[in-house]
Amino acid sequence: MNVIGTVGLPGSGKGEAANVAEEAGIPVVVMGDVIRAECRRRGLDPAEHHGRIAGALREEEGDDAIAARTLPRIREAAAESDRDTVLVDGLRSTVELERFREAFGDDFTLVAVRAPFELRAERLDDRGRDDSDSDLEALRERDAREINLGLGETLERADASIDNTGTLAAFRRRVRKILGIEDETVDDDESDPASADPATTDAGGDGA
Ligand SMILES: Nc1ncnc2c1ncn2[C@@H]1O[C@H](COP(=O)(O)OP(=O)(O)OP(=O)(O)O)[C@@H](O)[C@H]1O
Repeated sequence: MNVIGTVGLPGSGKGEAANVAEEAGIPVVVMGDVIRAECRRRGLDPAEHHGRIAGALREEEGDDAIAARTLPRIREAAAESDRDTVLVDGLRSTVELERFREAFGDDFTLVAVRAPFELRAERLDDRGRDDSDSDLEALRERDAREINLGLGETLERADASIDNTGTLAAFRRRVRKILGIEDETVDDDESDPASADPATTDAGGDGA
């Protein structure tokens, strides 16, 4: 089994990477679902209490609590699927990275998704999933909180990196390459120079 984890700041494109996997029939395990499930178990609204419960879980069960609770979900998803790959959306710290490395060894690959602040702000504004998506100050705070948790260091330790600074089609192509999905379709932006780069060789961008 190949387990591919993604790490990236808010709005970098992790959700889009997960969409690409899902469309190709690759199971996706979202780490945040563990927290949402725990909120519901405690009778709390995940939309309001997500951050607090994530913190509580780490305090009560250790810094690797969310990764530990994600492990059985990954194994279940793999068992139910006829695919050899599972995508795990949303690592946040090196402790989580180490937990996955310990569990899956060389079968675990961490992929960093990077885009600069302004581009993420613009895309989140367009996404407009909630009010904070359009709030620059809120994004700055979210970035700082994530980096504080260890996201910056986790990004640096990724095995591969995708700079999501081009078109969505180019990004999706890079994701497909990393996931080992055969590309039968020809996207409509062949002129995008970013699409010519091999997906795994563009590490080191300053998008974080
Ligand atoms: N290359 C791109 N071109 C245009 N839009 C993009 C591109 N990549 C992502 N987007 C859009 O930007 C928005 C943010 O991307 P996405 O939801 O995948 O980010 P995320 O990393 O999952 O963010 P969060 O952690 O906040 O959920 C989405 O609306 C997505 O469709």
